[in-house]
Amino acid sequence: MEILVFGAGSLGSLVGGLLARVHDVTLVGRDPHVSQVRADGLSVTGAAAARVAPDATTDGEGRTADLAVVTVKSFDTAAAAETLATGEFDAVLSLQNGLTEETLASRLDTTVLAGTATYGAHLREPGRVACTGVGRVVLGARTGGSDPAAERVGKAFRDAGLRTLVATDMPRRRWEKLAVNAGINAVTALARVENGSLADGPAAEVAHRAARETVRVARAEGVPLTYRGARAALVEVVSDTAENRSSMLQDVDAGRRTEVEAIHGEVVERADRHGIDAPTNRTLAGLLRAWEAGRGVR
Ligand SMILES: NC(=O)C1=CN([C@@H]2O[C@H](COP(=O)(O)OP(=O)(O)OC[C@H]3O[C@@H](n4cnc5c(N)ncnc54)[C@H](O)[C@@H]3O)[C@@H](O)[C@H]2O)C=CC1
Ligand SMILES: CC(C)(CO)C(=O)C(=O)O
Repeated sequence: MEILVFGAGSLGSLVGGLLARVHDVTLVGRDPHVSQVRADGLSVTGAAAARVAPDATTDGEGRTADLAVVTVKSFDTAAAAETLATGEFDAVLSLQNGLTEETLASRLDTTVLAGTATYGAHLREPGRVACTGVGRVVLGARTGGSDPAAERVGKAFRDAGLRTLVATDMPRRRWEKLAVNAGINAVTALARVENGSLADGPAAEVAHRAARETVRVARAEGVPLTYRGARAALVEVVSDTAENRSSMLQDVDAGRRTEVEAIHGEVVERADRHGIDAPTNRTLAGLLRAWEAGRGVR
């Protein structure tokens, strides 16, 4: 399969690197990473390993491929969609956190599949990405049900050795992932701890409260998510990615803008709309916004 990975940072480089073991992959990213991959290939180390030589470019305009996998940060989704719209793809799959598929679908004239990823990834240096936890990719039709495009993409991912499930209940799974991220991301970023620190203790309690609020909002949106299910997912991801510094902690470490709005901001906004209390997410969002404002990255 010809696959374009749009947003070759941590997750995009990991997924793109693993896919490049059997598929024809092009990474769209930024320098110096792109130049390094072009000069010397991409090395994937850690829990999954590969040494591959995908194409790499900083120019995503006018590309064609069977599939585009979107792995930019949520706040770059609209710009990514505009660039992707200049090309041609049979399907576009988001593996981002947050509910970004709507933004892609409203701007693209092709099948947009929903996806979630619980692999842990960290771009250690240009040309080298670490897999810090083998999780799972789950993908399927954005609004639920089955879709032949999802089956093709799922097979392509599995052929490349990625743990992948094709699901018919993506609306529920996207919300379950949002609950997991609401539990893990801000807590690890603010407490400066790896995901495994949320297995028990004071941070775990905050994480479970944030996830529980997200479940309440999901249910108000008509999504059949149970707290029991979300709790089990949170516990599983914490364990599978215990060594990982979450994507939000990586942003804080690097002094970069975070996805606070797409995760905790989204939960609070929708909670307000439904007249639901979401004090833990509100507090976490407020603290991260304050941190971003102090760093001048808001
Ligand atoms: N890192 C992780 O372990 C995981 C990340 N995620 C989600 O995946 C998404 C990506 O996260 P990360 O990989 O950590 O972020 P990242 O910041 O490492 O990677 C995003 C990359 O996209 C590039 N980019 C953005 N716009 C671009 C453009 N127009 N042209 C070329 N390159 C462009 C950026 O330069 C950056 O390198 C986020 O939504 C995150 O929440 C989900 C699961 C795990
Ligand atoms: C799966 C998890 C929690 C891995 O850290 C993630 O989605 C992230 O870091 O954003």
